[in-house]
Amino acid sequence: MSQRPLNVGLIGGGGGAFIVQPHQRAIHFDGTRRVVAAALHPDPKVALEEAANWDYPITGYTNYDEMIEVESKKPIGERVDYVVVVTPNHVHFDPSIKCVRAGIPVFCEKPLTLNLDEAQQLVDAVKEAKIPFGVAHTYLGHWTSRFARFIVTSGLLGEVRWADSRYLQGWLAGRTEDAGVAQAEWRVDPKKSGISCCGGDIGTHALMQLRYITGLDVTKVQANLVTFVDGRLLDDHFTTYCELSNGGKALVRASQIAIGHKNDLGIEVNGTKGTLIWDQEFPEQLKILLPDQPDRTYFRGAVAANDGFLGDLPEELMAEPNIPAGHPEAFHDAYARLHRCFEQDVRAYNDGQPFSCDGSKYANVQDGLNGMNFIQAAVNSSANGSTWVDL
Ligand SMILES: NC(=O)C1=CN([C@@H]2O[C@H](COP(=O)(O)OP(=O)(O)OC[C@H]3O[C@@H](n4cnc5c(N)ncnc54)[C@H](OP(=O)(O)O)[C@@H]3O)[C@@H](O)[C@H]2O)C=CC1
Ligand SMILES: O=C1CO[C@H](CO)[C@@H](O)[C@@H]1O
Repeated sequence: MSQRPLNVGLIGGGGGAFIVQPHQRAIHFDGTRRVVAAALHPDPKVALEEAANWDYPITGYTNYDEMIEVESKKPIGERVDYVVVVTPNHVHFDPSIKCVRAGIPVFCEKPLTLNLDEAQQLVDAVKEAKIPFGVAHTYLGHWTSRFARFIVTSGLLGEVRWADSRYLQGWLAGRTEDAGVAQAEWRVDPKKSGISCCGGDIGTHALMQLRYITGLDVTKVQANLVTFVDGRLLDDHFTTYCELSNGGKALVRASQIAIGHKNDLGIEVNGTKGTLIWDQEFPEQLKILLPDQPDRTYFRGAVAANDGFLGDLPEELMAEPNIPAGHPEAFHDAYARLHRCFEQDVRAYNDGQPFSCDGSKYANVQDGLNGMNFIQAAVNSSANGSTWVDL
């Protein structure tokens, strides 16, 4: 039986903003969710104008306080079922905690907040409200990320000894912030970005990918944060050496000055029985290297159980909606998969049923806190001569 589409509200996203676009495409991807309302801009007049000129009809609000107040008073079915927070980092905490307290589920962009204290408050509020809360670590949404997680956590590579998780970009190698690029301006500003630029912006993705695929946590970190570009107050190059919860070791590293690298997020995991290699710029593939065997490349959509390396495959993984192999999936599909999974939890929440929000399908608020804890520990370590800092 078909169900009504869920109503989604946007916080942020006007005036040529970036990440709102992939989100709103992902929201509409399955026809089971739609954007109906938005507080698009900090300037109330612009917020209303932008909403009136949106590509399809939505209700515009002057600001998110008004949207939360009005929407939370409506009955379920008429109000927004969840909101997506796509503002810069310094405007994540306030709208998110207000939505949570008003009983509106939140799908928030990363990094979760500006600082650790805000992140902890958000975790406490979500626990108290017992409400779905997702964090937009986009790349968990690739089918191959799910597949990689199955391979590593089911022990097919043996015990994890070493992992190298990286996110390399080159777009801040010069003073991009002086060239009228809004996305660069706020990212290098500590008041809007937080205590780390590179680490917070993309190092948190590398950390999340490592934790998701291996199922392991970082327990200790030794970090070296560098600011290569003159005049910046925050790091643009971020390197950490980590201890993992199973005793293994890892590099979690990120750079915004690596000229030529676009969104080079990737991970290599070396276990006692084999190696896994995954790159988000080639998200249809996953490589497995085994001793004394030809290297294997698995392609999404063309993976078969019991092939001499894989055993039985989880039904849930194989049932995940996707298109036939060779019709490439990418960034938008990953975002859509996250929204699709979040939708399930929101529907259960609306019906007063249990929902999982357990981090197995999208990052949750606890993962967001973990990311903030990692960034704080890395900043502390780097400021103290790269000493070991416990998480
Ligand atoms: N998961 C992923 O893959 C990605 C995540 N991100 C994250 O998404 C967030 C947004 O990044 P990005 O899209 O690049 O940033 P943009 O600067 O492109 O967009 C942010 C928008 O939010 C608006 N805004 C600021 N304050 C408010 C407010 N109080 N109410 C309503 N709107 C407001 C901004 O307006 P104005 O410009 O006038 O301030 C701007 O239009 C960041 O947290 C970033 O880390 C970004 C890219 C990819
Ligand atoms: O999270 C992110 C991933 O993609 C972006 C680039 O397209 C980043 O810069 C961003 O903040």
